[in-house]
Amino acid sequence: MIKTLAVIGVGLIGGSFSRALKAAGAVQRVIGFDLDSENLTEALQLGVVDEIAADYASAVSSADLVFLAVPVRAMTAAVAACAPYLPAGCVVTDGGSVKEELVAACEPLMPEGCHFVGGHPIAGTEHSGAKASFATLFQGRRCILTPTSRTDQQALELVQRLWEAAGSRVECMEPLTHDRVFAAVSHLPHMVAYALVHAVDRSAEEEENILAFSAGGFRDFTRIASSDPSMWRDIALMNRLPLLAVLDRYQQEFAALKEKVAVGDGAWLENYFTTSKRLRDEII
Ligand SMILES: NC(=O)c1ccc[n+]([C@@H]2O[C@H](COP(=O)([O-])OP(=O)(O)OC[C@H]3O[C@@H](n4cnc5c(N)ncnc54)[C@H](O)[C@@H]3O)[C@@H](O)[C@H]2O)c1
Ligand SMILES: O=C(O)C(=O)C[C@]1(C(=O)O)C=C[C@@H](O)C=C1
Repeated sequence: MIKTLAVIGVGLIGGSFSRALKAAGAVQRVIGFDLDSENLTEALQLGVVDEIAADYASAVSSADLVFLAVPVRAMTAAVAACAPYLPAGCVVTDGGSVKEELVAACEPLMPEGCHFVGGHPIAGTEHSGAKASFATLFQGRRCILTPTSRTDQQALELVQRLWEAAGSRVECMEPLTHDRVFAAVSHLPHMVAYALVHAVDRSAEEEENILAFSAGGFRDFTRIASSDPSMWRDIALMNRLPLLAVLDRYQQEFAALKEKVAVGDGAWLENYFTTSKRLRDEII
């Protein structure tokens, strides 16, 4: 499908995209570049990429497609650093978790004849780095592409075909719609998980080492609080307004729940939990 893929940021997502396309026979050669040289060397040793580059220029100068998978607030500067070295016809795409600001900043950076397509695979784990990457991460998972009026149709089709080769179901969304949807179903749960760990830890001021007693419920709920802190700092800052809107809604729900516990309204609580169970069971 393509001859040379450059992956900028060879971590969980960049590494898994490379592995998936290599496994599907959709790419001949993958060149990786990462600011963390230890991670980059490990990516080469593990066969995640075929070659490693010393800088952005040598990573992208022979690429048909560039895939950026760095933290969202580093993305625009990384695209700008690659832009002067992109060969004519090159397609640039990303896997960042926030889209509107990023797509608006990256599209105008493309030199004549090169095209940017915003993307976001809806798959991940709480682990980071090339060593955490695996070829089947995107199998059966959604990938959202966020074309705009400036998007080149052929570039969009190429990126769609590559995600399909990686095993994903591709859907297109407006960048702002994307940010609102994922503020609710992805970014809010991460904020709640991070806060829950703090809340329980603070109860430990009264009881010795309370976290050590945690079992399935706490562990299932807070798995995602083990995710990379700098990645989630970037997502919270870049998707600030949509995230604040869902944090407000969450606070309202939580205040209502607290009130009903306080007054001992069992019927309300049972009804509330029944609705939650039905809604969650429907998506599993
Ligand atoms: N982890 C997830 O569940 C998940 C899911 C979907 C999308 N994403 C998005 O994918 C992107 C990457 O996330 P990840 O989980 O693979 O993180 P990761 O930490 O595993 O990998 C990111 C890599 O980028 C490198 N890097 C950072 N800044 C760089 C720069 N300026 N130039 C080159 N390399 C740089 C880091 O050294 C690191 O190796 C993020 O934008 C994230 O929002 C993550
Ligand atoms: O399963 C996980 O560990 C994830 O957090 C993956 C997850 C999510 O579902 O919220 C996290 C961030 C992404 O941008 C996409 C997917």
